[in-house]
Amino acid sequence: MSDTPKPRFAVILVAAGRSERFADANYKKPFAPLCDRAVWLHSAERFMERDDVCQVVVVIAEEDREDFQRRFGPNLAFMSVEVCVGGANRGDSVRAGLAKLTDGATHVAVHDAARPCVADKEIDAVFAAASRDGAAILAARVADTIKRAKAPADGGKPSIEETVPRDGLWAAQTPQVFCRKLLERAHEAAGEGETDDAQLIERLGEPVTLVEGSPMNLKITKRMDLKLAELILKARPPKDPAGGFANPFAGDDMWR
Ligand SMILES: Nc1ccn([C@@H]2O[C@H](COP(=O)(O)OP(=O)(O)OP(=O)(O)O)[C@@H](O)[C@H]2O)c(=O)n1
Ligand SMILES: C[C@](O)(CO)[C@H](O)COP(=O)(O)O
Repeated sequence: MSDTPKPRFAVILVAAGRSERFADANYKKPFAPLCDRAVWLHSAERFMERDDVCQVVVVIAEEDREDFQRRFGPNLAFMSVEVCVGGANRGDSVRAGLAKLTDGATHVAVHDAARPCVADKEIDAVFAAASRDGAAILAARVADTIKRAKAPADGGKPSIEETVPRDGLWAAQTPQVFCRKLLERAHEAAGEGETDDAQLIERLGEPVTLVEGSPMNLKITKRMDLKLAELILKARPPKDPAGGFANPFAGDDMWR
């Protein structure tokens, strides 16, 4: 019988960005409606129902706090989701979430609230990898040929500078999952420009395992991504219904 304590995961759901590329007059992307619920709620629900998750903290912008509380406050209490205010860049928001964590977590998962289509099986895999290796992220192998654009002259149309060798290129996703002490140590040495947490771990010279995810774990960045996310969620088979009748997709891991 192993006496190694089971890993306990705290989840930091970052939702404090400015949504500039989403460019919607009514909503920032984490709060936009998607299949009758806010984007961030879809992301939160992937973690809240897990037995190995001990805490979920959603990180929002100061300017959104009042509206967020008004719209979601009643739900938050029974969802056992905590809220804190993020900062000017993504790393500030992650550090605000770290400061909110209680003692129970051995590992921390940082997830973009703007990635509502992550599948349970993908979370299982990246959680297991991080428990084994100390740091792991979901990522998708780059399938397209990658071009680097020339810096266009003002108003000039973009054109190709070079083709970037594709071998070994992966597109990072989230959740990005780390041994808590390692992530806290990495953020003590953080700069300004990091666009993900794995970069901080790499800077320490520590390995980060790549766990192959799906392109369906897309990050909602522009408005058209919302439509894609809707198609993905609607195509996802419901969990085995209470009635227990056979689910035609039950064996199809791609969706779960
Ligand atoms: N200071 C920031 C910046 C980003 N994020 C979060 O990190 C995730 C990924 O960031 P991104 O897609 O870049 O969101 P925005 O920064 O809002 O997008 P934009 O660059 O278009 O403004 C999002 O859930 C976003 O809310 C955050 O919590 N705090
Ligand atoms: C963390 C991330 O989703 C991995 O691809 C990405 O770096 C977030 O970048 P953004 O500019 O904050 O969307």
